[in-house]
Amino acid sequence: MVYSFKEIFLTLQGEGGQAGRVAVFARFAGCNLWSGREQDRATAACTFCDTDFVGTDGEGGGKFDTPEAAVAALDAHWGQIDPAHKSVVFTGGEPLLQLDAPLIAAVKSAGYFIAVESNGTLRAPIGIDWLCISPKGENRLHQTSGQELKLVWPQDRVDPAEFARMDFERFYLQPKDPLDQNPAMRAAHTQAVIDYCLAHPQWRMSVQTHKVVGVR
Ligand SMILES: C[S@@+](CC[C@H](N)C(=O)[O-])C[C@H]1O[C@@H](n2cnc3c(N)ncnc32)[C@H](O)[C@@H]1O
Ligand SMILES: Nc1nc2[nH]cc(C(=O)O)c2c(=O)[nH]1
Ligand code: SF4
Ligand SMILES: [Mg+2]
Repeated sequence: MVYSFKEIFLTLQGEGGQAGRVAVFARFAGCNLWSGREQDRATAACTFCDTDFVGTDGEGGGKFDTPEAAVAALDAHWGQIDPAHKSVVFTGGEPLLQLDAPLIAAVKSAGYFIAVESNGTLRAPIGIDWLCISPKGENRLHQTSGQELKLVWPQDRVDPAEFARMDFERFYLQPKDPLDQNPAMRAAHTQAVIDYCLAHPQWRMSVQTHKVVGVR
């Protein structure tokens, strides 16, 4: 397997139950719900993506022929910080198109806590320490267990109650960041999440804190 990464960078996890934690972010290229081209967005299976995951030309991106080569790239970004806290977030694009058992084994033996951000349409391999599933519209979930379910909200034709009995430790609603950055729309989405969480205490609010404070 050749692993294709759009970008690799060190930052603080901005979202969900691990927010605030330092991690190497490894963003795989490609997704099964959108080509990543703006001209395809309106007809895609996922229409509100805030991320460029096309190609391998981002900072730290590239193609890695072996799990060991990919781990070396992660280690280069972790650098000299305390190896006892090594942590990686595999995201994308859709990481479960490429994240396989050999890569998980190599990353684990290098000492990493492994987190994954996935749309849930593909089954996850075993060995992930923190699996975040973020359902997209009416696309059927094939992965219905993990550490957190993080639903971007509001979404057309999606009711959080559909997910509330699945096998996750935490349930989050995250305000949908409007693509046009419209402040009134952003405020409305944020208020919708607040209102839902106030009335449904199983659900917690996830704010994209990296966007608030201006880190990647
Ligand atoms: C870019 S996705 C990549 C991982 C995977 N494909 C997925 O969708 O979960 C990373 C996270 O950003 C969230 N996200 C994407 N676009 C967003 C937006 N406009 N507002 C808020 N969250 C968004 C996704 O739901 C997911 O939790
Ligand atoms: N800081 C930071 N936290 C994140 N959590 C999930 C992200 C993603 O794009 O998957 C993300 C991201 O892009 N940056
Ligand atoms: S599934 Fe994830 S990466 Fe793919 S288009 Fe949607 S938000 Fe973006
Ligand atoms: Mg992001």
